[in-house]
Amino acid sequence: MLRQITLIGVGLIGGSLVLDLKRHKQVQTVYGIDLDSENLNRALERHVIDRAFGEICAEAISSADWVVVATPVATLPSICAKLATWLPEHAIVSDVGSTKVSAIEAFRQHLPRHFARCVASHPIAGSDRSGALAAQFALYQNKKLILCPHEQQDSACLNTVAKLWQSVGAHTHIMPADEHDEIFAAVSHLPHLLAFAYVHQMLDHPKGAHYLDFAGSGFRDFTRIAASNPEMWADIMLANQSSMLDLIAAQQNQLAYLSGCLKSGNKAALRDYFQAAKQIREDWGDKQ
Ligand SMILES: NC(=O)c1ccc[n+]([C@@H]2O[C@H](COP(=O)([O-])OP(=O)(O)OC[C@H]3O[C@@H](n4cnc5c(N)ncnc54)[C@H](O)[C@@H]3O)[C@@H](O)[C@H]2O)c1
Ligand SMILES: O=C(O)C(=O)C[C@]1(C(=O)O)C=C[C@@H](O)C=C1
Repeated sequence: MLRQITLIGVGLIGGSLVLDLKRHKQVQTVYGIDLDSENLNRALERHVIDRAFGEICAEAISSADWVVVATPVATLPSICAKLATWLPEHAIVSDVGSTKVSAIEAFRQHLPRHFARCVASHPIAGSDRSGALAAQFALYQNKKLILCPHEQQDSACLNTVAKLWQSVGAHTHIMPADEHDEIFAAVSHLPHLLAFAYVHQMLDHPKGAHYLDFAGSGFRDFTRIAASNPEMWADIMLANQSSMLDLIAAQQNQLAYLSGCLKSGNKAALRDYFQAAKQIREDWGDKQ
């Protein structure tokens, strides 16, 4: 059992992790650091954390066995820089961010002496909700957890982090950070970008607000993720910029093809296109 975890960013992802680690008796005490004092109060009330700090300081860090950073990805470099002063030698540092090349670069640059003990990880679970109130038990049960070891990785630290995630029900997978970022650009970041873009189309439409009064479950299902945390998603898109630009160009080709089919009234082409997509989506659903 770990004696102390310090969680930086007490929100949906980090809060859900520590709730389950406590429940499964993997940790004795959790210290939480967050910029939002109201959020820290809610986290204390809900027993997500045992002590709260408004900033990174010696008291919060110097006795930690595992420091988990669960803030928007662009904050990781400055957080690592602040951590460096107080991090005990034996501590492991992890992040949970949605982009992994950027995480490893932050560790390498700002925690050079501790780099081997920094483990980049990413749970493939979450929602459009944010903050300590959104933290929930069993979020990671039967969900994937990606670990991206780097070239100086301490394998014992990697194993420890893998075991901790497994203890909350996650299935761990290992892959290089660049492969991770390419995959999640396609299956996570692009869908979010398209959901935001589609909702914007309604926003920009002169009668969009009126139309939305009549939106049903198709709109609800397609746009749920457009209600996600804007700060977090702006960071993710920028950290995965070149993959996103490639994917936007590829999406424009798809839309151009559909335009062509519509202009020429080509029903067979449209039906075949929809059928192929339906098949892929159904096969994916069967495998979940
Ligand atoms: N939401 C998801 O579905 C999901 C899934 C997997 C991974 N992630 C990743 O997990 C991380 C956290 O996401 P979340 O959904 O838990 O967000 P969240 O908004 O629920 O929680 C983030 C918390 O970090 C705090 N914070 C922000 N900047 C900070 C700073 N500099 N120092 C201390 N605290 C700070 C915020 O006040 C907030 O309470 C992100 O990097 C995201 O990419 C999110
Ligand atoms: O369920 C959601 O709302 C999510 O967006 C979760 C989701 C995803 O795209 O699947 C979002 C970002 C992550 O990094 C991992 C998971």
